[in-house]
Amino acid sequence: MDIISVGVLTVSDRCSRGEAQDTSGANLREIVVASGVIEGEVKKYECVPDDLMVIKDTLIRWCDEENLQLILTTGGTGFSPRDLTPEAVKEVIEREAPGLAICMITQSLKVTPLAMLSRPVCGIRGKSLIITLPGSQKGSEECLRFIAQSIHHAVDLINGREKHAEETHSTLQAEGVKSDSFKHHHSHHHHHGHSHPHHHGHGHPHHHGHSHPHHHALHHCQHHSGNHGNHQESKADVSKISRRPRKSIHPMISVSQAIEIVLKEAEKMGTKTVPLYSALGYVLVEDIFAKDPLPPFPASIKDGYAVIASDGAGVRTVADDSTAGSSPQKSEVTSGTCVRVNTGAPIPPGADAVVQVEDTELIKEADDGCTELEIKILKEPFMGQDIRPLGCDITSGQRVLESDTLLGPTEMGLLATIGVTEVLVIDKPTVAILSTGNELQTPGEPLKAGHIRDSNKTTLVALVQQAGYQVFDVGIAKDDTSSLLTALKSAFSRADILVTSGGVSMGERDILRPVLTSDFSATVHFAQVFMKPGKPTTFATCEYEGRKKLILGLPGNPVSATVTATLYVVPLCRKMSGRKICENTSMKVKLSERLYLDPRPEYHRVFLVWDPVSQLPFAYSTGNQISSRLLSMASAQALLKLPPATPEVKSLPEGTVVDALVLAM
Ligand SMILES: Nc1nc2c(c(=O)[nH]1)N[C@H]1C(S)=C(S)[C@@H](COP(=O)(O)OP(=O)(O)OC[C@H]3O[C@@H](n4cnc5c(N)ncnc54)[C@H](O)[C@@H]3O)O[C@H]1N2
Ligand code: MOO
Ligand SMILES: [Mg+2]
Repeated sequence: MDIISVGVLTVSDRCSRGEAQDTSGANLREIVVASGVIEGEVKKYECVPDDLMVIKDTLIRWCDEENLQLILTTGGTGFSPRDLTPEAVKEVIEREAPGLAICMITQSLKVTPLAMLSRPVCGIRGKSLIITLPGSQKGSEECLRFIAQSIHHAVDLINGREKHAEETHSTLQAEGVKSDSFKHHHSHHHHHGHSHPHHHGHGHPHHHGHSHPHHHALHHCQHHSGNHGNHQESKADVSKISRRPRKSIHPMISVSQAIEIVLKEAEKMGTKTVPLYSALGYVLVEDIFAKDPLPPFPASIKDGYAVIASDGAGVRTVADDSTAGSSPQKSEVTSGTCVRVNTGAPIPPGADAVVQVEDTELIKEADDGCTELEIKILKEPFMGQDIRPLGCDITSGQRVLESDTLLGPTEMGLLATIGVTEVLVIDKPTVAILSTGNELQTPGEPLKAGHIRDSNKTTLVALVQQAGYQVFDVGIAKDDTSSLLTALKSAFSRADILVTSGGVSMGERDILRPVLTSDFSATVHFAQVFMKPGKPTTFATCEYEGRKKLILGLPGNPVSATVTATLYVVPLCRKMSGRKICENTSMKVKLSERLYLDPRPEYHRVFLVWDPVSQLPFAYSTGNQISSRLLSMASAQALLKLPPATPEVKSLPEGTVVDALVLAM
């Protein structure tokens, strides 16, 4: 049996502030190592606050960089508002393992009914198993013991070690389900009150035919895939700092050239079938035809009376009523009679016009006022008046949506109305988002000297999600080649597109390009764009495990990252998902004040005010446009496309009409 690499993560505001002792985490560490509940080595042990982002980032790091095989969290699984560990774990795992959680809950319920109020989540990310244990020392140890016996088996399966798995499987089968049995030491050193229901009963000495003959064939596949040692060596040599080029070796290209290159490299994804409810934002790859007409019966357009038009104006007997949803075959309208109808209700047989209630008068009612007996039509009706004929909106067999159509809310409604519940579409690309920089911290951690909080990941994740694409948060990589290499591999194994921020300019720590080219033989298509902000924007492609990966290395400055994500990442996603229109919409706007021009074409952030007199909206600058100042992008509705300054034109006066990219309205 291999020693499992374990991480113990205590989630507690108080412990992380040093206001309380982390007895649970310390105990888990102790029992894992000392008492061999799990044959593991605790490689990581940290205490973090109840902060979704911090928990997530730590878990991602432990899975993707440290390659821990088992991560035990303790704390934050309850019902108080700050209990967020399960939510963090859910966002990080790729596959859920509900059996482990159910086991912990069922067994804990035998100890205390309070177990009902625990919300454990277990699951797998890459080759790591994550298990959330309760916060108390007693509870966390109990729960770990409940599931301890299956952990080695689980880790073997996750790592594709079929031989081990087979052996363990047999042992487990033979032992039967013993709620708190574990390899070496039973719970002799429990200091607490409850004793566990020990039911060592149901041994299964026979295997019930659960043999796995196919496992033999997989013998040679046992690779002990470097999962304990986790340092991955990059081939990139960035040590010769003094010899690095002092000017970019990449030519400076224009924004339109850059967009063209990105879109040219973007290949349409394959097709798949999606259910109607998740079809938003996909592009159809089939024509869709209606199988029945809408309305499926002649329907009233008004609330009124169905009549025979040739009866003209005058008194009618009210024979019946027809409300929306009632049977179309109800009662026939004969000469001199009418049927009260509602909007959307079937027109009764015999009627050929509807008279709205406003054009009628009551002549006679029943004594109780509940029934109309006679009414008078004030205006002579014409044939077909206020009736939607059968198939008026959609005819039977009509092509309702064409292949290549983007499915928005209305298109989805159309599918619903014709009863189509799944459609063939072009798949959407997935996007991994990575921040880089030794200076970066997750937002919830106390700020260390020389550090800043990572804002780019939050912005970029939201931006890509808002555009309708699935994202994978792959954490923060340090500015060293090995950390970056690990993060890039993790990203490539998950997503089609990788969006990074930072590390693409001229500093000796700007190492994205060397690692991409040395370790992944990536092609760098461009690395300098004539724009402000966003000059060092880098675009590369490579092949990873037989699939093409597209990498947008965005500059680290928060505004640069946000603007370039808007300009390049979103159109790239659109192109890959088969959309015809990929680029952002432009419009003309009028400057509300004089603006000074930059030597580079500038994407000046503005908000817009509609002027009822003028034909065009007025653009108001969001203030200081330095590319670190994220506030200049906040609430911006458009990006002005200002031309570069020339010796002749250094500014544009108030009232100048300029092109702008529409951000949001
Ligand atoms: N000698 C030169 N220096 C620089 C040039 C140049 O052409 N020659 N270009 C400048 C321009 S323009 C930009 S934009 C930046 C781009 O820098 P990098 O992409 O290499 O990014 P970093 O150096 O890693 O960081 C830049 C800046 O942004 C902050 N940052 C980074 N990541 C984040 C994040 N996730 N959240 C918040 N803030 C972040 C970082 O701390 C730096 O302040 O290079 C200029 N230099
Ligand atoms: O291009 Mo950088 O993005 O100016 O700040
Ligand atoms: Mg830099």
